[in-house]
Amino acid sequence: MDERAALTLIDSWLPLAGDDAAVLDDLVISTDMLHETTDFPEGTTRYTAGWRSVGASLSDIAAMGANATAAVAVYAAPSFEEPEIHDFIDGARAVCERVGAEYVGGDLDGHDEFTVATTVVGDTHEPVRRSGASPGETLCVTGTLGRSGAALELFDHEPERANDLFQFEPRVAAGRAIAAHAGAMMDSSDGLARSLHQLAAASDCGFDVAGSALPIDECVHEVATDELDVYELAVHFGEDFELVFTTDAVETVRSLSPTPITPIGTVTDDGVTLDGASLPDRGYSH
Ligand SMILES: Nc1ncnc2c1ncn2[C@@H]1O[C@H](COP(=O)(O)OP(=O)(O)OP(=O)(O)O)[C@@H](O)[C@H]1O
Ligand SMILES: Cc1ncc(C[n+]2csc(CCOP(=O)(O)O)c2C)c(N)n1
Ligand SMILES: [Mg+2]
Ligand SMILES: [Mg+2]
Ligand SMILES: [Mg+2]
Repeated sequence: MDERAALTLIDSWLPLAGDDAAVLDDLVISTDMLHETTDFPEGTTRYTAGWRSVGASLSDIAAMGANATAAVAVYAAPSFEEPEIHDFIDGARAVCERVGAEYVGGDLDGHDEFTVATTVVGDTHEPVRRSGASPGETLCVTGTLGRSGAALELFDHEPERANDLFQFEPRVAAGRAIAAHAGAMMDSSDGLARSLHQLAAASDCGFDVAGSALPIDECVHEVATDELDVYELAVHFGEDFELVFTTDAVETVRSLSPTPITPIGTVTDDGVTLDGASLPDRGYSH
């Protein structure tokens, strides 16, 4: 069974699962695990690893339109070296600070492969779920697409720049601004294409995306090749950690959000298309 099939099963077993984070009354909670071989390319600093792993969970809190309150992380490695743990905690604290949350603790574990598990809690009175999109709404995305895909290509030759690109900003403030005006929302951790298929399934709708409207990051054009084209990096690769949402108040959310918001298409009755042609459900899968 692949990851998606397993998630579909879990979704049918657990009434509170199935969204970016679970919501209980006003409490919002999410957890994630990242591994050296699948998540941290060679050259990723411990600072970036701390930032990115805690950031991934903060992004799931943002995707509910919630405030992020606190984060904890498990740091598992073959050995505990002072500079490495220090850098990791600095990165974890920095990403929390960026979104007004606090890094409050965690756990250490001995493990052959460097592995990080994170948990973040937040709060909201008005969670935005994946299931609330309606045909006719505008489809929007925060920030730019493709930074992580481009970064992965840069680790060999420009590791410092790749680390910078890998330190994304979780869109908590934008999510708060969007919350009151969104139909549905999620983060694009598995890429825009797969996110749209997930939103479409949860909301029983479709999407038509305008390719020319996509806010593709400048660095994507720099690293794209014939084999690894711009759409592959910006639409399918994943780990953008941008918010993908639907709204009928584009100008309002644009005026409220500290992060740029780009309308990229419309909510339709069914099917996910890019410039009218079917957009395959291809993205990252564990
Ligand atoms: N082992 C598990 N036990 C219970 N629920 C799970 C488990 N794994 C995943 N889920 C639930 O399935 C849903 C989808 O999980 P997934 O991690 O793919 O979402 P996500 O956090 O948006 O993705 P990403 O990890 O790429 O950010 C979530 O609601 C999650 O709580
Ligand atoms: C070494 C290395 N290889 C590949 C990738 C790309 N990658 C890893 S996980 C993921 C999607 C979201 O994962 P999750 O569902 O766990 O949040 C993507 C696009 C990487 N970062 N490092
Ligand atoms: Mg998510
Ligand atoms: Mg997650
Ligand atoms: Mg995922």
